[in-house]
Amino acid sequence: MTSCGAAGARARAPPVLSRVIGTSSAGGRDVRGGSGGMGRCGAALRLALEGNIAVGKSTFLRLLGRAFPEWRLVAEPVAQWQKVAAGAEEAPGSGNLLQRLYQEPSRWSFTFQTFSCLGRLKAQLERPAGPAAPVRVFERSVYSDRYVFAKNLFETGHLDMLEWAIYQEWHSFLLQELGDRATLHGFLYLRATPQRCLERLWRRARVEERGVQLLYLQQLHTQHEHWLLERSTKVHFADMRNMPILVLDVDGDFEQDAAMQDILMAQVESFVKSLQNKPVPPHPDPC
Ligand SMILES: Nc1ncnc2c1ncn2[C@@H]1O[C@H](COP(=O)(O)OP(=O)(O)OP(=O)(O)O)[C@@H](O)[C@H]1O
Ligand SMILES: Nc1nc(=O)c2ncn([C@H]3C[C@H](O)[C@@H](CO)O3)c2[nH]1
Repeated sequence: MTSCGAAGARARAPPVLSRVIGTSSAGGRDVRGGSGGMGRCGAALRLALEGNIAVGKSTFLRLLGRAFPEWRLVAEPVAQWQKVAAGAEEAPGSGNLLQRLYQEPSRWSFTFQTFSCLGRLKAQLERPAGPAAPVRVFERSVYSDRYVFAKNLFETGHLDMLEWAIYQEWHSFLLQELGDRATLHGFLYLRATPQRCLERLWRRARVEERGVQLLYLQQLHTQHEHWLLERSTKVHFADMRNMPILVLDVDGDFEQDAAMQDILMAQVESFVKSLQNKPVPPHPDPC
């Protein structure tokens, strides 16, 4: 396994398909350039790691943890969804919201999106004890909750018009009220074909996902592409419109490929530096 010497990898490695969207400091350029000091007076940078089901986010998070041990990495709370406390004492398995969602999406989608979004919000707002990490990376976000999953469930008829309207109303209200506290500074978008994601999903073999079809992964892929690549999804938060996005092609198998891992980590490092050097936003975090 790699030592993830990101800086070393920059010198020798061939470029990997990646691009930065939406940042004036790095936009459209090769992101492997790197840069100097901090432009955000040390305030933590908050990033979300986005991508289709089984594209490799947890795997990527582990690589980030090895390469940047001082960062705080927040995994998606799948285990919580599999055992919701309130349902756990009834019949075995009854507290498994993920299973219910996949078995009966029209019945459970609204419940699921309410619970998942609440959890994501709590994670984004959490102020962990101890020394502040310079960078926090969340596996998915309140934004993918809405602009990928909930939107897709509405468009495929599993959330009805009323549920979708209610979800959007509290989502917009909460995020507008929370303002900077819930703001992110950039996205890392892991991108692979839906077919590749399906292969990985089968390999991982999570019981609840046994019925997941290629079509569902294609739909989610399209939602990600519209939201993060084409930016054609209508978003409701001004700071989201020009949010810097690092798009990383992870279609290739890098699990056993130390050189490829180093390149990916170097690209993330360079992206982060470009964000840290950006002028401090009008309403910065307190430092
Ligand atoms: N680049 C890769 N090449 C080959 N296999 C990979 C790669 N990345 C991840 N995998 C494998 O694919 C499976 C899914 O990966 P992982 O659990 O990291 O996906 P995920 O994006 O976190 O999934 P979810 O959307 O469900 O949270 C795992 O078995 C993992 O070992
Ligand atoms: N409907 C729905 N909304 C979400 O916000 C969401 N986030 C994750 N998931 C599903 C995908 C994986 O099976 C599993 C782990 O990522 O959970 C979601 N499903």
